[in-house]
Amino acid sequence: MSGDKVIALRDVSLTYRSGWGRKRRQTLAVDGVSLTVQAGECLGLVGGSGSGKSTLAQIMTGQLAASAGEVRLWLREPGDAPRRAVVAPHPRDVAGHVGLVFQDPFSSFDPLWSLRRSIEEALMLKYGASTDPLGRGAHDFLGLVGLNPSFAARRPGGLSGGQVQRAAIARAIAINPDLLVLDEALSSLDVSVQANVLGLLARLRRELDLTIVFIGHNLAVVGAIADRVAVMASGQLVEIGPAAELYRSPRSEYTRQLIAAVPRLPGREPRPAVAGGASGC
Ligand SMILES: Nc1ncnc2c1ncn2[C@@H]1O[C@H](COP(=O)(O)OP(=O)(O)OP(=O)(O)O)[C@@H](O)[C@H]1O
Repeated sequence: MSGDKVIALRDVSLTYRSGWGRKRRQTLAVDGVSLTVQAGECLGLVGGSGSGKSTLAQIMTGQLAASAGEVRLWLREPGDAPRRAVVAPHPRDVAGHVGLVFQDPFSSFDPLWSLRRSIEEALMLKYGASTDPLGRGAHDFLGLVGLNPSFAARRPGGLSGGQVQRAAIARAIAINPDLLVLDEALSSLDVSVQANVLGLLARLRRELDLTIVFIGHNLAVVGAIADRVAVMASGQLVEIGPAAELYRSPRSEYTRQLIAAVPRLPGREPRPAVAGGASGC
């Protein structure tokens, strides 16, 4: 980790407003959250359904504007220029700087486009060319995520969920993102494929020095890759700390309950080992 900050949230809240007249509703989805993410860090974000994780991710990536508080991102500039601070980021500020991977890999691709075209589209948007400044194109990024480069010609429909999720990761890292946000990216995959993709992410993180926000509801999966884990409940940050410490001695009752809910085998730690290799899945 370089020690540079990539994101700082200060007392951030977001209220959704929906409906009209007597059916008008307000939901305080994120309630006074403060946290920072350092360059090269992987921050895990866990919490039950509806705890505000996805909303917080959308605030961090400029897709939703906070109702209160301050959101600050530090984005890399070309060459050796110092990072540029952006307050209350707008999607146009983060375009080409933030890679996003969502739960359903198929919905994030155009079903009619080949993987090559989808990855080249991302490269064109960032660099105005179908390769990055190092000359790497779609084949190279597919290779980096352990997919045979011949997959470039294929459409997502003919691939498994795990393969398409790898392709989504390839597209996200092709732009050399300042921040990679994975929102429940493993949740739709079966357990052995999850372990493979987790191993892939751990490897890419080391090789590419990625800064990651990894969102999930399974504390075991999140704890297997995250340096620090933030626990959310009812829109609030109930606890944040180094992953191992949070497992050993959780401070909040809610975190204790989340840990207790992690399935474990007799005599085994609940924290799964990250799978090393990354073959096709
Ligand atoms: N577009 C929206 N309009 C109104 N309320 C919303 C909207 N999106 C989310 N919410 C509400 O905001 C709260 C937080 O939702 P959010 O999706 O951020 O939680 P989450 O922790 O990501 O949940 P999950 O794990 O189920 O995806 C929930 O009460 C949800 O119903």
